Amino acid sequence: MKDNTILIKNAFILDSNNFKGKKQSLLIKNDKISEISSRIDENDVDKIIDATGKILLPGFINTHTHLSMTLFRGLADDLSLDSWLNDYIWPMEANLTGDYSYIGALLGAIELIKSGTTTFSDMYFYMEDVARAVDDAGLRAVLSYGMIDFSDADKRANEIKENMALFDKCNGMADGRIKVFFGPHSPYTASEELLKEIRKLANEYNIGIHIHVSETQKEINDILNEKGLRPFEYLDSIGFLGSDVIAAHCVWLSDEEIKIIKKNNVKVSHNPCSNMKLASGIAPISKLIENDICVGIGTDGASSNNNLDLIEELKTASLLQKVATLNPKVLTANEAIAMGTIKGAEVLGLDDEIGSIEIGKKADIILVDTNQVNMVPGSSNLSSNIIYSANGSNVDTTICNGKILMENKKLTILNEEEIYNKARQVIKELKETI
Ligand SMILES: O=c1[nH]cnc2c1ncn2[C@@H]1O[C@H](CO)[C@@H](O)[C@H]1O
Ligand SMILES: [Zn+2]
Repeated sequence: MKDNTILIKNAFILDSNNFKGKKQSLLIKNDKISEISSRIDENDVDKIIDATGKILLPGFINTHTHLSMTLFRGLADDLSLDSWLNDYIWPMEANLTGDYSYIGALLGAIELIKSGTTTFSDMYFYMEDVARAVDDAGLRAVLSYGMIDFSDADKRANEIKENMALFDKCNGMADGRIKVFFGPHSPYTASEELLKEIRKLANEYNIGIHIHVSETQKEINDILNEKGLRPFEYLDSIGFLGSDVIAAHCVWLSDEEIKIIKKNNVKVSHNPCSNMKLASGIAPISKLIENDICVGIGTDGASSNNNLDLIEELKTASLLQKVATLNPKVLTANEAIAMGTIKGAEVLGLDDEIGSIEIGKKADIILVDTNQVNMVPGSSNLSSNIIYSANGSNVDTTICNGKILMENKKLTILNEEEIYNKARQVIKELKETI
């Protein structure tokens, strides 16, 4: 079969290897980046995109979200995590169905594509339906089933069965764009037995693990009361931690726990908007980076954020570290670009495939338009333009796995109107069930 080629002409290419942003052209052959140079032969290419005046970046990587929860946007605001989950979200989720989860994931997928995210790491329910949405939308994803057993042995067996079934069915699906992880929800909802069993299976089948850890002070106190240890001390003591663990949040960490994270090479997903909105606290991200711990960015679900705009999330992350440490030099725009791209890829164990603009890597690419008012006149520092001036709506082209998902702000695959209408209908039905 003939190769499918796309030439992106005259873009300012920005990634963690090249913050200066050289003006170059890039050739995509099928699903990969095949050439980067100042002149590429235009003959015989299937499509040419003129990227003059545009910044080309790797697609952003959202390391922690619950995509189907986009349905619950604006449903329960101004609450603590505890009340938000127990009084609003869990009762609503009790009536979720696969179709609802699918529609929510499609709605979230539209928002990801429009704001320049090409890969996301998800933990939720009805994950086969989420996988279907990922396949339809053309995105890349790491999917985990959120296992909660509350120490019930029957429930535990079922939850493990569910996540393993997801692995068997969906790992490698959508032309390899889907990878399946385990998703024990947290140390306060998953029992010690479940966590130990997951560690065993993760080793046996080489499956990564995605978990919420150390999000609120309440969690720290509850685990201290129950186990006599802080969450990371406890997880370390049962042999759960490893370089294959994505720990979402990591807000409340002692110095000892930072050493534990480092020792085990645990990957951290930082979710500043959710942590601020639920008043959970400020994660010590600049300290983690100083200690050479791998930190990616995440939005958490759209119900605790309330959007999925990673550019906005990266700006928030940067500003929050500056104000928390009273040091404007921490989490610079360059570090934020890395956090949103290559570090995110490392968090997901996908850094051989994505996260930078290099020949041989997957063609997960976005273009950001600089000819919009909030980008004019713009800095010579491209990272500054992206992190401090831009937001997701400046993204005008999104490509994943060599396939154009949005061009000149127009979606090419998903039908916006239809999905918006379905989402409105679904949330109406769900509200009627409680
Ligand atoms: O910030 C959070 N902390 C803890 N749980 C959360 C958060 N956001 C969403 N969920 C919940 O995690 C489960 C996913 O499997 C869902 O119940 C979702 O509502
Ligand atoms: Zn979460």
